[in-house]
Amino acid sequence: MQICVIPGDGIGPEVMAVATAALRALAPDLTLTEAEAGWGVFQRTGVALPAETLAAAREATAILFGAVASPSHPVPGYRSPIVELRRTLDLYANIRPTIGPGVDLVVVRENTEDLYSGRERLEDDGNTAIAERVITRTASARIVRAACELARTRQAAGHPGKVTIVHKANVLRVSDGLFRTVALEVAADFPELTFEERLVDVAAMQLAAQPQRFDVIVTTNLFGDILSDIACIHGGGLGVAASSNLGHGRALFEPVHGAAPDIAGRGIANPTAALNCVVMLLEWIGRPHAAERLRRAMDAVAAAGIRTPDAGGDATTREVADAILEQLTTHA
Ligand SMILES: NC(=O)C1=CN([C@@H]2O[C@H](COP(=O)(O)OP(=O)(O)OC[C@H]3O[C@@H](n4cnc5c(N)ncnc54)[C@H](O)[C@@H]3O)[C@@H](O)[C@H]2O)C=CC1
Ligand SMILES: O=C(O)CCCC(=O)C(=O)O
Repeated sequence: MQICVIPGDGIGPEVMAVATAALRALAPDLTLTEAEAGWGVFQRTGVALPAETLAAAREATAILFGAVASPSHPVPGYRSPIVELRRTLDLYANIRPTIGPGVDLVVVRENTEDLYSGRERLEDDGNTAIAERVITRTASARIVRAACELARTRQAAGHPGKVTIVHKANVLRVSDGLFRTVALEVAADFPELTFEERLVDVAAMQLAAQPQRFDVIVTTNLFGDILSDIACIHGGGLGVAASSNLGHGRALFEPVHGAAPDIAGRGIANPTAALNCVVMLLEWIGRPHAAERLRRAMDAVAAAGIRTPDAGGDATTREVADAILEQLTTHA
């Protein structure tokens, strides 16, 4: 089985080095191939997502993605490679779980459209910027269905079976109006679940203040991007949060965090989010025992106080990685 590893920029390669070492230790039979994407390769070659990378991603059963450092200003020819990968491979369901004290929730984020469709332009001699927000019935229905199926699976494991549909249909009456209508239609197919609606602003407030109210949240792309960063506060922060991007028998696993230019190159990035991606990947390829071994190793190392600064410790990425790898070799 082939796994495509895309380290990317900034701390991406730092945390992916730890993730691949753990994956090699836990599943030595897997074939890991490495591919480039991001700002670094764009600066060298003028292409942010090279054709070879896309081909390697297509060939692989699963993809591990680090992070890329996309600029915050328009650069001709540059498009975010992660947004491109999600769309091109039709990885339509972005699953972002948070587990913390009293909190166990999942943000299910639509991953292929909304304001991430790349339809932006300048008009009026550059004085008016327009971004098109695309919401389709098909994409809305499949993401809500994915959220409901997840809520049902979680319900069987003792969770409340509650889906919160988050939108802003009171203002975005046409686009989020369609998302809401379709969501309520799909909800009717899941009588065993309970549903509630929240406008995104109040959802953000409640997610910050009362995260234990939520089980599964389903929403559009940009809202999901923002809400999942809020949610991850309750699970140890960006250094910990991992996500899966699922679609059509293929999956891409990535930390929720970005390239973290403020700490890149200092050797203090928290590899936990990347390692949680490995846990998710192992579970997804049907190796729960290996996933559990990694989870236990990470818990033991954190409990021993070997943590990076963002998690309240003073260890380096390398020290955390070495301690986890040692746990893996001593506890089969
Ligand atoms: N999926 C991706 O590839 C993503 C890429 N980005 C890109 O990353 C760049 C930086 O974006 P930011 O807004 O700064 O978000 P960021 O997630 O890279 O960093 C936000 C803050 O969290 C900290 N942080 C993040 N991950 C950490 C880790 N593993 N260990 C310790 N501290 C960590 C950073 O040091 C920073 O203070 C931008 O170019 C952005 O476009 C941002 C989010 C996702
Ligand atoms: O920086 C980039 O290229 C994309 C960052 C987008 C993002 O945060 C997400 O969609 O999860």
